Amino acid sequence: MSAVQRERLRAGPLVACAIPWIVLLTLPLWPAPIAVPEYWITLLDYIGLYSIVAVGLVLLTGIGGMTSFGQAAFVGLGAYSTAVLTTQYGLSPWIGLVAGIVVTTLAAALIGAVTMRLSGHYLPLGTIAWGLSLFFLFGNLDWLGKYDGINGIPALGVLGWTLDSGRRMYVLIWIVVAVAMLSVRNLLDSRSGRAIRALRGGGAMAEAMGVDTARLKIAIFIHAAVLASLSGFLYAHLQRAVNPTPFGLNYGIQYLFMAVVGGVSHVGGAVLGAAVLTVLQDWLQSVLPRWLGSNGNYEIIVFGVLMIALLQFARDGLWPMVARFVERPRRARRFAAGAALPTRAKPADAEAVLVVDAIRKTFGGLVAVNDVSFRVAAGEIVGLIGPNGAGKSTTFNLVSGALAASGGAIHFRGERIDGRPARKIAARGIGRTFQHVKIMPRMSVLDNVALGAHRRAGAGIWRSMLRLDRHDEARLLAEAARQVERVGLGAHLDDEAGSLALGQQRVLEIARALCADPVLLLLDEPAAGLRFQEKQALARLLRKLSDDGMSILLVEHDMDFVMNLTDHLVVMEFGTRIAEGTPDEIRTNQTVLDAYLGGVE
Ligand SMILES: Nc1ncnc2c1ncn2[C@@H]1O[C@H](COP(=O)(O)OP(=O)(O)OP(=O)(O)O)[C@@H](O)[C@H]1O
Repeated sequence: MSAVQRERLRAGPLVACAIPWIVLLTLPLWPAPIAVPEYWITLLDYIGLYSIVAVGLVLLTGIGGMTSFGQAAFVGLGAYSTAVLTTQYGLSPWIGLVAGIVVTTLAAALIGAVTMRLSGHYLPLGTIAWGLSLFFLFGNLDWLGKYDGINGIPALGVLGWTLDSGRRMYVLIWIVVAVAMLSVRNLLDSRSGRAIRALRGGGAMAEAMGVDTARLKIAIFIHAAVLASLSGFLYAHLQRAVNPTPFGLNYGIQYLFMAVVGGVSHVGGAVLGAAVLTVLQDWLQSVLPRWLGSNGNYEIIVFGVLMIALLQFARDGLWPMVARFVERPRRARRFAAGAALPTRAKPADAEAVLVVDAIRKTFGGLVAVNDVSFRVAAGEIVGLIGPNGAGKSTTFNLVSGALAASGGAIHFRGERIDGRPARKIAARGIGRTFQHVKIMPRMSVLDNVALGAHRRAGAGIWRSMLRLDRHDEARLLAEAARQVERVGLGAHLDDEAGSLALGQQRVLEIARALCADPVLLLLDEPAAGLRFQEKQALARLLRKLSDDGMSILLVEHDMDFVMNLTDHLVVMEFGTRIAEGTPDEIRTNQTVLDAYLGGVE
């Protein structure tokens, strides 16, 4: 391929992406006879303003899995901040913009610290609660003009231009839409983006990969709130007046509708949803009274019916239907491998890596783990076995930090780790897999595995949004690719993780754990669901890892697999350790045969 051809190939997608934006941004400038009427420009202004809020919701709700009905209140914070400063203190709107961002950030940090801890239906209820509170605050404060609001907000001025009409505000609004979309796109295609996607499903997996989920949730909550606040700032200077109505719960619900209708997990869906709902609402408001012969909020009823139909027939929203025309097919990830990521110091031969000392866990009156002790040495493979309900998974979860112990102590490489959060334990060098596989099925195998290296590269949210993370990202992806090859999934690097067979998904989890450069691997039933050949391949892999000095603690029901693989076994029954020894010793141990193996054989 010639250099020119290569250049064309590279430029192709950029041009394809730039053309619609150039068309969109120049709409108000089109001359007669194709001049766009004022009505459509105004409608597009509002679609742009709503899109900015909906893009934030894609990040927060669609990707992060946190449903918010309260975004309209943040729009209000942005709008009122600039309204007060420009009309009551005569300050520049740009100071109003900065003030709006600061006020929104502080409010979102405070509200997020409380509500983002909630889960299930408590979270949406929490967002409704603060959405209502802020709405009534706007309507009751004298200095905000109560329900009459604030009038006489000045027009924005940019580079000597006064943006005193919808037509003049248009370009600024759509530039902000483009920047909002780009920031969220960049963020999602990064180390932080992988962590945000991993928040879905409760965050236990993300914590085990070293992600500080509480901090990350607040960070994306603030990001979504600041986008809403930007929309509010633009709204205030477009309308030149504010009152509480557009910042109430109804609008909060509409923003969520827009994101869901468009396709809540797609950035492009936010704009599509905002456009469809705004045009539809406008059209219904004009035609329904004529058709029905009376005035009323009939469009809300029609909306409700349409939403139910949409949720029934297109749960992913409208975006997937248009995506095939406007989105490029997913390309294989390409990265120039940089310097290898730093690795941690490995333990000396025979060092006791893990020391579990009389660990205990009670659930109410039930003693699930009863003063259990054992050790795992460097390079040793230890199996934790026992009948159902014996307390194996609970012990496993105590070591990984998913559960807090009720008594006893756990030391890892000489440091006490019981009572520490899972992410801190992961950071010290304990990697884990899950009994019920926890992967991100729509992401590639490579991206799934790269999540494991979350703690090994430092690019944060800001650098990711500004695309300054490419060097770190390349190193991280190169490491992930190395681990994918190591476990034998190299042929599936760019496949969707959800398309793999269950056995391969379990192996993917091992690669993800390896990506953290662990010293100890905790594997929860790694052979479950694997075929004979796959089990043999897995055993070879684990033996090889152990030869390289990796310590492995595994919970497993498959006795053949365990007996042929492990160096040492700990047998539990009713929460108590009933035996410990080599596989040969355990095979002939009468207590074990009576309690467990006898029943199996
Ligand atoms: N979160 C919990 N709350 C209350 N009881 C629990 C909880 N988790 C486990 N238990 C109980 O603790 C005991 C040990 O359970 P655990 O899951 O650790 O056993 P296990 O040996 O891993 O079993 P299996 O092989 O079936 O996975 C069981 O009686 C179980 O019902």
